[in-house]
Amino acid sequence: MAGVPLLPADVLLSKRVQEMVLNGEEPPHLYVCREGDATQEVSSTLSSIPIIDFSLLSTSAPSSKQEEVLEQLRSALCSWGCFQAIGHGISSSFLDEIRQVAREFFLQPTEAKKKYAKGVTDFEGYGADPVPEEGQPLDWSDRLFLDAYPEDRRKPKLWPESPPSFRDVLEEYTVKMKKFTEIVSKAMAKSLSLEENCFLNQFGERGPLQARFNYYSCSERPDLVLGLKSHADGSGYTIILQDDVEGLQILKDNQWFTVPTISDALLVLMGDQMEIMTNGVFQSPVHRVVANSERERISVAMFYTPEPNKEIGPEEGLVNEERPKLFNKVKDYADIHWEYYQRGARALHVAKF
Ligand SMILES: O=C(O)CCC(=O)C(=O)O
Ligand SMILES: [Fe+2]
Repeated sequence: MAGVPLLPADVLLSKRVQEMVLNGEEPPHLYVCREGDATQEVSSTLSSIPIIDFSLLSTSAPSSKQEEVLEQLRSALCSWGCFQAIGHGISSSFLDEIRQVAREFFLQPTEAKKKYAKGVTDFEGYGADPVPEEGQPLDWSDRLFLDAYPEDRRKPKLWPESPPSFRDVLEEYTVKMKKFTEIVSKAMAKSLSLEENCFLNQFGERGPLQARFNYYSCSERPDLVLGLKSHADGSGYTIILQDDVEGLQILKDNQWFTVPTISDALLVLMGDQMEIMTNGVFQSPVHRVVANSERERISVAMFYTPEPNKEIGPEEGLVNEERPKLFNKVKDYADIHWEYYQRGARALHVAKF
């Protein structure tokens, strides 16, 4: 476009996507990343992300049923690297509350949100991801990123005071997520016939939980931008709460599959570190968020990561003649992952044996 200056990424990132949309601005050049691939086929009918009912894993369920569900879990994580958890014991009214405080936070005037604003190179706070390497596209979304567990890692100044219940709701969600990670980590271990605490021991008791509230504004050009560029997570695993607007897609067998919205479900998605700990048995799937021209979308991602400075590696029980060791031990993998992510690349090869 003649006359429109091509602003550098750090200048663009100091401005919120939500504001650009409210002002009716076209996506600036660095957000444009899709010309050509927008017609890539998206499958949602042939097969779909597996749904796992955790209530059937409770000790009161018949053991044959528990075995059956563990097998479904193992199979889901081997082929998809993710599943939708239902029957997890977190009430739908509470899930609505966390969605609601997230929505209320983002719908406040810019001035109110600026109190929690991050600099363009910071991680935590309200804004966008730190400035990526030159040539990398920017995401058509805004976010609020907060350390949530352990408590002594929190930066209270960045925890919104409005809406007034935000802090209490996030605090309660964190407690529930901590319990949920214990249940999921044990179930995953059992599904692989491993000692049930093996993954929890690798994460460590102080394995961090980090909350990322994502706000995907509408875009008049969903064919040009992505809400979140395609990537695999650097976490151990990530628990995603969606609202009722679709947008998240998982890459499987070179096809994108849209994750259906199920109001009570939590999507559990393997990050690279679970792929390492399972010696490649569970997949860390590539995923992305497409933009929507009609409705904005909100999601809350909780990243669960091993303790800083703690070495993790393939479980010995998953290394044998048929499946030789694929990965070395690594520590602080999330940092290595981040460096590659900023260049638009995957980092898993760095951990290869
Ligand atoms: O918004 C979503 O549904 C996915 C978010 C995600 O993949 C991430 O934050 O890493
Ligand atoms: Fe992700």
